[in-house]
Amino acid sequence: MIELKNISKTFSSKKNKEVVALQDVTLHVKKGEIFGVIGYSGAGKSTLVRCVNLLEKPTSGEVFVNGEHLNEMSTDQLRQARQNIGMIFQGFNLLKTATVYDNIAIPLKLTGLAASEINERVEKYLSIVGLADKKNVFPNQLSGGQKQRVAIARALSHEPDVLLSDEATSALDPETTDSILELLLKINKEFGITILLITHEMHVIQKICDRVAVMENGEVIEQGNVIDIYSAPQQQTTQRFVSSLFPSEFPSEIFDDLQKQGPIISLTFVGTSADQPALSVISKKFDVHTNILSGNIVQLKDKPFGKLIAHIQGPKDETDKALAYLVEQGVQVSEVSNNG
Ligand SMILES: Nc1ncnc2c1ncn2[C@@H]1O[C@H](COP(=O)(O)OP(=O)(O)OP(=O)(O)O)[C@@H](O)[C@H]1O
Repeated sequence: MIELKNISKTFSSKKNKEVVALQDVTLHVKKGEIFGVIGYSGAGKSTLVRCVNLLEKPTSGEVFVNGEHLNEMSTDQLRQARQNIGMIFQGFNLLKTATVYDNIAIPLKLTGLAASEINERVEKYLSIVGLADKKNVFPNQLSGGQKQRVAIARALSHEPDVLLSDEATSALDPETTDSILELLLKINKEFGITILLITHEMHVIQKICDRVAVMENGEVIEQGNVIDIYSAPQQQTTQRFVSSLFPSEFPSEIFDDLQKQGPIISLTFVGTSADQPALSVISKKFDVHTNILSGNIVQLKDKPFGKLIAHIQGPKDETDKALAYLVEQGVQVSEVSNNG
């Protein structure tokens, strides 16, 4: 649905030196999926998402949306193609002097739709985002979450195939963030809209994304299914993002002491294995004692995912058998060799 091929973007101005914001980024977002791009500040996320609808023109590389090659379009063709690509922003971008109704109706008027169709769409999409009763109020009478709902209704009113989200929940408190993420999930499921979102929060990725790309210094350093990236992050930056959810650092003295008495292991649980009492079972089945050092279970989009750091104490042949048993039960086990 969205194909970015070898996209690079360099900002240059006479006063400042050149900034390379994107370097050879290739991404393929499939029809109907929710794809997240995560990275720290300055990684190039905003530039990337703005290249999808050519709000930012790449220095090189090609952009395809729904099979159409956007770089080769005339201004008119591009305006038309953008109708199919909705976008929501961290700052909502609502017209302060227009009512909620007009915030949605005015852009529709510009597309030449008949008044009756405009009215129908405004009512329909305001009701979908749960704000049917707010159509006559002004944006400054709304909460942040409600403003973002209006922005979502405005984007949906053009009935796009694709929705781009530029840090849409970053200005919202955790509860409001969750309600907006649930709304995005509903839109994706009910209308089949493909969503590309950028964020610096793992929570956003784990709650609604199917796949994720991690960006650093303008490059995509890792991408894959959310569950795979969470289970086995390859790059240091990805590991930092994942370990923010699963803290696993201990004072080195304690760590060294424990290691003398048996292995310290990291157990990764995916899906149903996340709710099995695996450690208590091995304590009963084998001559080992287990001690959980840290752990967390998070809910990914459609399955639970957990990570425990545990110490297994006992004779070597028993700890070996216990670890083999855990693997048999579908638990990913790896020995932790030093802190983390
Ligand atoms: N219009 C611009 N002119 C010059 N440099 C720019 C411009 N827009 C972005 N940059 C630079 O490009 C790099 C990537 O910026 P970008 O905003 O895409 O990153 P980001 O990952 O979205 O960061 P943040 O989360 O802080 O918004 C940064 O070094 C930024 O300063």
